[in-house]
Amino acid sequence: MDDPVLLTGAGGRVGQAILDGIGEEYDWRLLDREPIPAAKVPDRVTDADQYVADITDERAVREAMTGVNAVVHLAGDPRKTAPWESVLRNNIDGTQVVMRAAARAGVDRFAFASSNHAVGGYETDDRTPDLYRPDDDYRLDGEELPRPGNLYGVSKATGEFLGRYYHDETGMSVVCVRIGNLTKDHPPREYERGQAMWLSHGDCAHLFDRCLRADYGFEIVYGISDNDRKYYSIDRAREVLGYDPQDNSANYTFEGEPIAEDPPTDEP
Ligand SMILES: NC(=O)C1=CN([C@@H]2O[C@H](COP(=O)(O)OP(=O)(O)OC[C@H]3O[C@@H](n4cnc5c(N)ncnc54)[C@H](O)[C@@H]3O)[C@@H](O)[C@H]2O)C=CC1
Ligand SMILES: O=C1O[C@H](COP(=O)(O)O)[C@@H](O)[C@H](O)[C@H]1O
Repeated sequence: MDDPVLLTGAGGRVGQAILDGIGEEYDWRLLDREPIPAAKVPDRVTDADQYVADITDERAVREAMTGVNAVVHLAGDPRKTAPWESVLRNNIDGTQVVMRAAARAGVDRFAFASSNHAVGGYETDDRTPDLYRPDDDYRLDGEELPRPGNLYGVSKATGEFLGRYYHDETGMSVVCVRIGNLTKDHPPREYERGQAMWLSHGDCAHLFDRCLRADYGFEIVYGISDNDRKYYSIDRAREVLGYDPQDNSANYTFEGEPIAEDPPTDEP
């Protein structure tokens, strides 16, 4: 892809997982309100392609958006305990600024980092903890209404509605990825819920790569690895985006250690 891809929140955990995996495959334009240390910036990204700006700064976002063909929008407050003032500013207002600028600039594809917390309210007392276990067949598939479990989740559901609106108004392709629990090198340790929604770094980079290449209109998909434990379906991500995850929390112990594969044997 030749046209630049704007990555907001590039210095954070998800941004770094994406750049570690596909940092050499796109002409990135990186935006974060904090300067990104040089070691975290792909070699081919020049200083001119790095923007230190707040996403609520309309002028700065418009400037960063010039000539951009696709956006991966991650910047925001990721805390599930974040107060309303913060999610209102960083997650709702900021997302509206970025989406509007993208729509006005004629961006083709827009991937929005939504969250499992947009649907946390489905984890009711009568469903949990069975929901987190491999033999439970309850699935959310992205067709259900949002049911946030906290104000952070409300802000992510609102970002999805903004995506729906800008898609309908302008035709910009928008995919909202309800990211599970991104953890590097191993699933979250001793945490059933986290292991059911683990997203490995490799699968994260691959998923956003597919968001930048696939053809879609408006989509809500779940961003988790191919875990045996799961209550989010990844069928839609597979069908529409061509997502083909390689990791599974079942390949690790509950404590997060890799389970050794049986060595090959000549015995019949
Ligand atoms: N890490 C995870 O497992 C999950 C993350 N997400 C979402 O993915 C996105 C990225 O999350 P993480 O990388 O984990 O968070 P992070 O806190 O590591 O990274 C967020 C980045 O955005 C920047 N940022 C925050 N507010 C900004 C603003 N107003 N203007 C410009 N830059 C701003 C921060 O400086 C930071 O570098 C967030 O929107 C979060 O809600 C969703 C579900 C799970
Ligand atoms: O949206 C997010 O979700 C993940 C997983 O949630 P948790 O309740 O299992 O911790 C969280 O780690 C991340 O910080 C947040 O942005």
